[in-house]
Amino acid sequence: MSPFPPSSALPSRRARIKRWLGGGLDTHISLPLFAGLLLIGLWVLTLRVIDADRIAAAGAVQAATLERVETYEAQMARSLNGIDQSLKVLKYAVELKGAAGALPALREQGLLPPGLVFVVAIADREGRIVASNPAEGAHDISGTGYFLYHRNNNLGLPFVGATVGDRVKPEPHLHFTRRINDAAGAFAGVVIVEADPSYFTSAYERSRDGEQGMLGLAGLDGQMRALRIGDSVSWGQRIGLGAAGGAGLTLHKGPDGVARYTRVQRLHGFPLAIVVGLSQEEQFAPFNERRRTYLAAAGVASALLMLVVTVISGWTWQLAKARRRARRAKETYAAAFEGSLDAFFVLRTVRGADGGVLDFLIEATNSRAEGIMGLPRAQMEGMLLCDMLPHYRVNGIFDDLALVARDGEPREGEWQGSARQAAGRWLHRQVVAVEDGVVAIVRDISERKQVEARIFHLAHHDELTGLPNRNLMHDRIEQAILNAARHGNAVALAFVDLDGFKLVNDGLGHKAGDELLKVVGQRMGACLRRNDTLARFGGDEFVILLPDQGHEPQALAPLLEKIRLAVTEPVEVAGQAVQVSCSMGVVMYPRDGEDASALLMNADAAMYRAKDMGSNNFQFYAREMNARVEEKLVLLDGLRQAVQATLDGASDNGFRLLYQPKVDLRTGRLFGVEALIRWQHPEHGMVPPQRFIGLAEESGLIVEIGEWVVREACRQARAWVDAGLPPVTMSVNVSARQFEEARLVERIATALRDTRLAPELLELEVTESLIMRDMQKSVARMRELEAMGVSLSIDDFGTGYSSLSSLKTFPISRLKIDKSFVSELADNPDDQAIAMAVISLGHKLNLRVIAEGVETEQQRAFLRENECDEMQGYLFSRPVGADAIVDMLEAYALELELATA
Ligand SMILES: Nc1nc2c(ncn2[C@@H]2O[C@@H]3COP(=O)(O)O[C@H]4[C@@H](O)[C@H](n5cnc6c(=O)[nH]c(N)nc65)O[C@@H]4COP(=O)(O)O[C@H]3[C@H]2O)c(=O)[nH]1
Repeated sequence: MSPFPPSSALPSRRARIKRWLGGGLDTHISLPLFAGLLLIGLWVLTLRVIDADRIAAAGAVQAATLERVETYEAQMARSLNGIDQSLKVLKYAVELKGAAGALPALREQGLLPPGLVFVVAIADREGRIVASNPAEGAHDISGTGYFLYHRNNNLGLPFVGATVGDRVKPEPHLHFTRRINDAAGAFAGVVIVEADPSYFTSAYERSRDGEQGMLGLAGLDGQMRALRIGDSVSWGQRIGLGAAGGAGLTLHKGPDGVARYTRVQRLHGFPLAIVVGLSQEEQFAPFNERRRTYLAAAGVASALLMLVVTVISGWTWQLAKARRRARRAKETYAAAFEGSLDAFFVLRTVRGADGGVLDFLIEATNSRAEGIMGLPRAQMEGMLLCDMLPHYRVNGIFDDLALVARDGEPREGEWQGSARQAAGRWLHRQVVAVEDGVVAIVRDISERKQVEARIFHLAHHDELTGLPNRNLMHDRIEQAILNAARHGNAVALAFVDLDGFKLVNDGLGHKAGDELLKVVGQRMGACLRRNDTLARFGGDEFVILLPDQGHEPQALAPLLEKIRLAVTEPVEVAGQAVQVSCSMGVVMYPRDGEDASALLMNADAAMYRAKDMGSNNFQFYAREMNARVEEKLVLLDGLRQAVQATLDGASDNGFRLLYQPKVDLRTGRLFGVEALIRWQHPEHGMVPPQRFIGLAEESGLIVEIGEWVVREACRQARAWVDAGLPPVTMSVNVSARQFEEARLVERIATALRDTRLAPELLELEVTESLIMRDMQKSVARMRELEAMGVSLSIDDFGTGYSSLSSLKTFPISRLKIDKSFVSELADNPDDQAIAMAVISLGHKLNLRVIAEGVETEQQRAFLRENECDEMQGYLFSRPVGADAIVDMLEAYALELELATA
């Protein structure tokens, strides 16, 4: 069976409510409910049975009491009638024979009651006992209640006295008496039958009255004559005959505190009543016993029922829980199945007679599968896979599925779809085995593939030009080396660096620089074959890989020349035609290196050689070229030492300043000098700045060197002022790194303050390209310097790309025509045009214009004719030491004096 439910298995709201209601019918809920009802029924029944039993028990008590009363009454009636009979017989005998003869006569006739039980006595009218049986001593009873009663009443009724114990007879006894009348009917005495009270309670039967039963004889005066409770007999208690009277059965607490069902019955013919009481506890004992049994039975039944129900409910609850978990899991799977971004195909294996997999039946799919396949789900479900996608039999996917169905091991793979919607898209499949089939989870990974391809491209290509980058080039070189080694060929590698790129980049901005790089890249690429590689290594560095070459380097010359010329073609960027060239260093494998790193390093060295040779050419690598790198390191080390030595004031090593005069072209007046640095090297003598300024700039040492130059120049200018010489402007060159250094303004202010030089006598020379690197920042800095009173001039004007509009915003006072335009001024009309344009431009902007590198009279004449303001050059003076300037200024001062004299 499919582990995934069809989409219809997703629960709707109604279904959920129905399920919730249906949950009430679950055994673990309904069974306890039913059991609860059963328990209620059981207990109602039990209580009803108990109640009925209790009523029956009460009835039985009533019947038992009645029966006891009747029995007792009959017994008492018999006993009392017997006593009364004896009284009557005695009375007649006394009345016939007199008190003395009565007893003997009766004894004779056997009419005397037994002496053991009764005492029979006769009292005369004075209350003296005159005869008795058994014989008792004569004693007076005239004060007794019964004697007084009979003396005063002649009703013909017997009298029953209270039970007493007296002086004559301390044992309890009671008297039954009758009046004796004489012949005239007057009172003549009393006949007495005296009885033991226990005689009247001897009817007590333990088997019927119980241990706590009560049997008693009470006078109508409410006083007990005899009362037996259990084994004890007592008398004298008072009993409310009114309350207990009548024939009704009442529940009373006896004198011993025991509750009894009590019945009182008056005796006919005697002023007596009998009292019968049966203990409630004893009478209800059997009922209570049965009730306990009922309750115990119901309790046990309830407990058993609850136990059974608990066990069954617990068990069914566990089952329901498991079912619920399974259902939730199924719903979760269904939701995941349907909502998944992956396409699911639940496939049932279709097997042949031999058990081999013939095909797969599509059992279930989800909406994503519809999207990928471009078929409605209803159509797909029930189809055979290979009917739907016959090419799966040949592209290996069917085999893959069959393997999973056979081995049960999951498999995954990627492939490019070729059918329907999926055509051309990259898909990933994960196939897992399920009972009787497999599930294929298919994901569209086209976007991931694109991203991967993009990342791969980015990782291996230069973003700007789209050319391979250093990484890819490295691989290609290694590949080319392997091929060449196998086939005995050579590989050529050219390191290309653009000449003048920096000028364009700094002067026209990075965008222009980027544009230039792209165009140059395309041009170089156009010169190459398909299997050659052109890569950009960053900045203006390119590398060309030429595999499958012969071993003769010179054979490459035509191609290299072609590349060189292609690069030199002018390029239109930022609305301006610019021209760059390139310097190339070329190496050959295996001649110049064994691996990519060695080849690249040597090609770099050869490229530097080409630069040294004046740029715009190519050089084949020669072993000596590496010496240049070492030379550079040595130079850098020496430069560091020179900086230290200069600051320490050492005389054999360090920097010196020479000063080249600047003169007014019209008057010939020496108005300023330019400070030019020299390195007094302990071994190489005087080293010109061209040799070390670049390296100082590269290494950052220029900041310290520049600071020293400014301080030294200011110090010198102030010394001349202090010497009383005519004031001259001191010009100092400021390089790019120095200009951009955050503390430049502060350093210059400190130098001026420390040397006490007037700021107006200091001029800083900056190049056009330096300003253009970050024009806004440069202008802001120039304004700070201007605010301090320091003036600024633009050096090498004409070699950069500053526009007229930007030039207007620079706070400068002077333009310097570069000496490259001056050198051929006499013969080159282009240079003449440039010089004239610069002069006119400068004047339009109210700037002074100075020409540098003036060596000949013709140049001076041309400049003067074209109204150039100032000049500097060997024609007037080479850069010289401070003393020579002093001489010049003194001579000039003398000349001036003579002229004015
Ligand atoms: N052929 C010829 N050359 C002439 C003539 N008149 C002057 N020169 C040379 O032209 C260069 C003028 O200086 P620059 O253009 O600022 O070019 C300077 C300047 O860019 C740089 N430099 C010199 N001193 C310093 C310095 O203190 N700091 C910085 N940052 N750069 C400096 O080094 C460059 C070269 O300086 P130097 O070798 O002293 O070369 C100096 C000077 O000796 C002439 O009539 N004919």
